[in-house]
Amino acid sequence: MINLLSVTKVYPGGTTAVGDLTLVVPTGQITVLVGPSGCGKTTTLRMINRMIEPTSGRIEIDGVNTADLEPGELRRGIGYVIQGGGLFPHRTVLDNITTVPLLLGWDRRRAKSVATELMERVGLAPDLAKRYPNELSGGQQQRVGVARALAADPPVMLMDEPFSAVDPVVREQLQDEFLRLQAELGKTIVFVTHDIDEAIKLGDQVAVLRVGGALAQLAAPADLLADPADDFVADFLGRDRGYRGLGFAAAPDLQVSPEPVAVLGSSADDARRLAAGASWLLVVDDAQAPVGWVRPSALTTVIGPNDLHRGGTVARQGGTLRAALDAALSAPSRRGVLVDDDGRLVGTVRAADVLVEIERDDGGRP
Ligand SMILES: Nc1ncnc2c1ncn2[C@@H]1O[C@H](COP(=O)(O)OP(=O)(O)OP(=O)(O)O)[C@@H](O)[C@H]1O
Repeated sequence: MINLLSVTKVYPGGTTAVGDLTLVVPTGQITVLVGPSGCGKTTTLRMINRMIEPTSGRIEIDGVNTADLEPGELRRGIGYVIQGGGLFPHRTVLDNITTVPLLLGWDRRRAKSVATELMERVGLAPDLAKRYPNELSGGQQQRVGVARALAADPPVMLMDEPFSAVDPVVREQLQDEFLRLQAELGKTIVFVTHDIDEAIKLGDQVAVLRVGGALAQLAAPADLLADPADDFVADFLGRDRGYRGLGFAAAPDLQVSPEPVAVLGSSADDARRLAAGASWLLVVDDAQAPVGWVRPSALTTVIGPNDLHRGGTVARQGGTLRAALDAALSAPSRRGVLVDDDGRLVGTVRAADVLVEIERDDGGRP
């Protein structure tokens, strides 16, 4: 557990970057610091590993005052990841990852074997080991940055906008993989972002800061969306809070209806017969995985890939109310497709059935 106790940082020149911040970062969880530009997120993060010294207040890690530790010793237990990876440009990927283990005196063979294993864990192909950072994509550089921070297996990780330098698609992949990795590793993580959606997706708890580095609200993402502490937090969270909150509401009891399907490649006549007059028919592949909807009346010969309307999203059975509602709203038939964990069709749900569940579930809130 990391404890920030009345921590303040006033820079020379008089800017109060962080003001009297008290915050508990629980062990094994992701705490996200989020807030507008200049609200002291980076300053707070760097005070934890003493790259910046607080003006007043105290930071403890597992009850030990960090001011009593030698900074080098403190940092050996703390991985640090920054935007773009912050890699050494003249060292190969492998040498970047093994930097800290070698500094710690590990023998080369052990450092190399840990680095190779970590590359696989963060999704880097082994043949990238010999490349230099400028020979990698932004997403790959970021992965190397994460692997390097994890190399000495530190219990604490500080991450400063680690996924901000990549495009939205890669960013989402990195976020998903990061969550998967954290489920295995259970590090104590402080994660800085200015992106509230990223904060809500990644945080076990989210600390919203105001300019001046004061804590506006500390809450789990669902609670933040449901009950912002004040106008500042509500504005910062932005629109669609109710809808986004459904992303945290499980949908176990949805009324699922059986859905007639045609297999890709079926004849137009079969499709029309199966549809029994309905204007849209769901198409699955040989493994019963949904591939899209067709209008049976518009088919000429057999159902081919070009006949498919692919606009509908697919929700996992037992997933969230948000995913189920989105599946219903995005399907041209208005019947939302549900699949099992293997991607096979389970049935469909209507938006009205999702709404019944939403109204039944008051979220336990007063
Ligand atoms: N070395 C410094 N000297 C003086 N002022 C500084 C210094 N570093 C940061 N500041 C100021 O402290 C405040 C907080 O900066 P900090 O970088 O911690 O904010 P941030 O929330 O991480 O911002 P951003 O999201 O824009 O990166 C800002 O007003 C900034 O200008």
